[in-house]
Amino acid sequence: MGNLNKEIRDGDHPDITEERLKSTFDTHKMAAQIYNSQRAADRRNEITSAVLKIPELQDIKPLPFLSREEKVEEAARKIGILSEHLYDLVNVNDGAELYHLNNVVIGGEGNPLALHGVMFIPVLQAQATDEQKKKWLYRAMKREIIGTYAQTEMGHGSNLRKLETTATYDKATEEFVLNSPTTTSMKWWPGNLGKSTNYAVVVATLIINEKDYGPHSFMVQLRDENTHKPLPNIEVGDIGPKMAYNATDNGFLKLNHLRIPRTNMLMKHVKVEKDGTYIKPPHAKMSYSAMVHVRAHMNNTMAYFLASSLTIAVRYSSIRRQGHINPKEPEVKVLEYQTQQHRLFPHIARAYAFSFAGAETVRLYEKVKKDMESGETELMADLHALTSGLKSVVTYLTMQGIEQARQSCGGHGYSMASYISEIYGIAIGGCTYEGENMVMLLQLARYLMKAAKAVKEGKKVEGLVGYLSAPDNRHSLIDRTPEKSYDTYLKTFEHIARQQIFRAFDKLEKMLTSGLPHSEAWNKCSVELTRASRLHTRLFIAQAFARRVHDVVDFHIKEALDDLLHLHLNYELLDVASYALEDGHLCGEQMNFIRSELYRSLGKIRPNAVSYVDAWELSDMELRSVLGRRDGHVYENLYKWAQNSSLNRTDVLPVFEKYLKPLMMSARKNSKL
Ligand SMILES: CCC/C=C/C(=O)SCCNC(=O)CCNC(=O)[C@H](O)C(C)(C)COP(=O)([O-])OP(=O)([O-])OC[C@H]1O[C@@H](n2cnc3c(N)ncnc32)[C@H](O)[C@@H]1OP(=O)([O-])[O-]
Ligand SMILES: Cc1cc2nc3c(=O)[nH]c(=O)nc-3n(C[C@H](O)[C@H](O)[C@H](O)COP(=O)(O)OP(=O)(O)OC[C@H]3O[C@@H](n4cnc5c(N)ncnc54)[C@H](O)[C@@H]3O)c2cc1C
Repeated sequence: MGNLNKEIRDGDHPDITEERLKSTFDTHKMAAQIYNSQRAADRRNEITSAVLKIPELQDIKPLPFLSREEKVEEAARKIGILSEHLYDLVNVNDGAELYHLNNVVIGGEGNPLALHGVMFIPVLQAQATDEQKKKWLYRAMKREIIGTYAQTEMGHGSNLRKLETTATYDKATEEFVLNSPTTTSMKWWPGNLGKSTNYAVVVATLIINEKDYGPHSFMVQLRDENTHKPLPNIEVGDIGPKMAYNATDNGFLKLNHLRIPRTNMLMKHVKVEKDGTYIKPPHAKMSYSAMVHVRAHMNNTMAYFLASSLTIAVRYSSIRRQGHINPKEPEVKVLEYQTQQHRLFPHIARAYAFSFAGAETVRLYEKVKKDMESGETELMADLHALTSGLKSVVTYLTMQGIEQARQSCGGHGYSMASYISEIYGIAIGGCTYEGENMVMLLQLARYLMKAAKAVKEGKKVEGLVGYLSAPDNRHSLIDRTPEKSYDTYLKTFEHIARQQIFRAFDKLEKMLTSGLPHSEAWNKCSVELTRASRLHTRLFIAQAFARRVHDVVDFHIKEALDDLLHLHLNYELLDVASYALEDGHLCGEQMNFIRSELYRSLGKIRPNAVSYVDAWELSDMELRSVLGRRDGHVYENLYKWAQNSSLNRTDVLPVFEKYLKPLMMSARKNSKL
């Protein structure tokens, strides 16, 4: 039998090989759990190997040494080369393969086609009529045109009903007049809008006969297809550098009474007839489908960002030696410190949990998408609630995990050689885009409050909120959990979420009964409401993790996942335990039990730590991190990496003659006086 950890190679750093030899499970079989099938895990590795054979697809130099212009150019260069090889490298109809190819070749900092694939094509698929698809979708898929999704404005992103860009129907000419009447009405933020795209789906407030029908989607050609010059009545450009994601040209757009044909409104579900008659969609929020599409996939992207930073941190922690546990023995790997394990391992468990919750979410999304094609909208509210909660909780916890990974690498974590700060910058955009986190938690809270009301009225609720009408134990039985049975843990999470949901509900009801208008009462309860949403979502994540472990057949994989799940449940429960202590559901003794289980878990995870991150099978090319190198040879490569610094091109910089020398000379002169 070969090595269980598939990353072992001759010549690797002995400290990292020692870790890999301890693996109790086959890392490639674990990859099949993470990527949802053995075939998908195989394909990832095949794609990476194929890419490595194409010299033009390699980074010209480490990305942190490129200027913004160079980053934009480098991403575009690779997109060009990729298009020559695309059909050989991936199945272009497989989103996961395309995503992986992008991560390996280009990375997370963006590219000219980022929004084209993530939102422009999905919005056309969901909202364009067959005729419109013929006109734009097929051209977009062949990349004859490049598009984006332009919704957010300088003044409004969260509150879509107040978008200032208007699309006023002119019955006489059968056209819409698109207009940005104010500075704040300019589209501001859409990815690739600035310089790359020549088309956009623009979301604007529809006005017919002076009546406001709310946000609707319109296809707008922005630039000439040959010269790429902006068309008349259109001002468009880049919004400038950002915290990260700087290979992407997030842009602005001002439309000056631009006329487009009536048939440029996306009309699969909603219609404006020639005479201006408005025909409602089967569900008022069908036009929000592009956002739901991205939210549904964000768990997996966040899991990927988190796993990338943890791969870097855990590998590095296995070769970094500093300090002693036993003074008579050599310096230890920093991974031996309990604090280091506590800092990293719970986030490894979260990355797995997000991936499993992500798989369930994508399944529900695919079902709803199919239903919507035939006008069936029953599950849209469930999907909206689930994705709103998950996108908020998962992005926030990912942000925490990446920052812990960075700090766990000490000083070198702060260097761009770790690449963790870039991953952090890219990932935390997710706390804001596709719905600011608080705003989305409050969307889920609406759904939870409706469910709580139904339960209070004696009705039975089912599905994601079914636990609200299920029987509850006054006291947790957590310390009486048989080994590998997590029901009592999940029941405790249910109790905590249920209590908080009803606490928020009762507070809201009390304020409403006292005569406060709903919106004011809602605002005064909103911190409690967001807490309820978070707890409900964290329960779902824990349940999804437990469901996956339950379904795994392979004994060794199940055992390894079981250890992670055990850690997850104890860590997460400690994080939210104050809610259960408040009403005596948990007692001090049980808290001690949870803590001791957590520490026991850290010890159990320790021998497999490197294998858990290796199982994500992230190649050196996609990690772009000196600290996270598969072979563990960090130090000599850190030195090589620094040679890329343009400051090292000469021994003496011009600033010496210009500023430093005069400064020192004058200081010396003064001290002689
Ligand atoms: C790579 C990165 C790329 C990034 C791209 C971007 O960022 S692109 C830009 C991303 N930008 C953003 O993400 C902007 C974030 N903002 C928004 O999405 C919306 O403004 C909103 C959802 C916050 C409110 O919308 P609103 O004022 O129209 O609605 P309301 O609050 O009055 O609720 C009325 C009812 O509608 C329901 N409902 C709502 N949505 C959905 C849905 N999708 N499905 C089903 N249902 C939905 C809701 O639950 C409620 O039901 P209830 O309780 O009455 O039964
Ligand atoms: C990297 C990145 C990429 C993006 N890409 C795109 C894109 O491709 N296309 C596009 O159209 N847009 C894009 N956006 C814009 C993004 O979708 C919006 O910025 C986002 O939806 C948040 O809206 P906002 O900026 O108006 O925030 P605001 O709503 O102004 O939020 C500011 C604060 O107000 C609070 N707040 C607002 N409303 C409420 C409320 N009702 N209750 C309680 N608190 C509230 C928020 O919680 C937040 O704390 C992108 C943004 C980023 C950062």
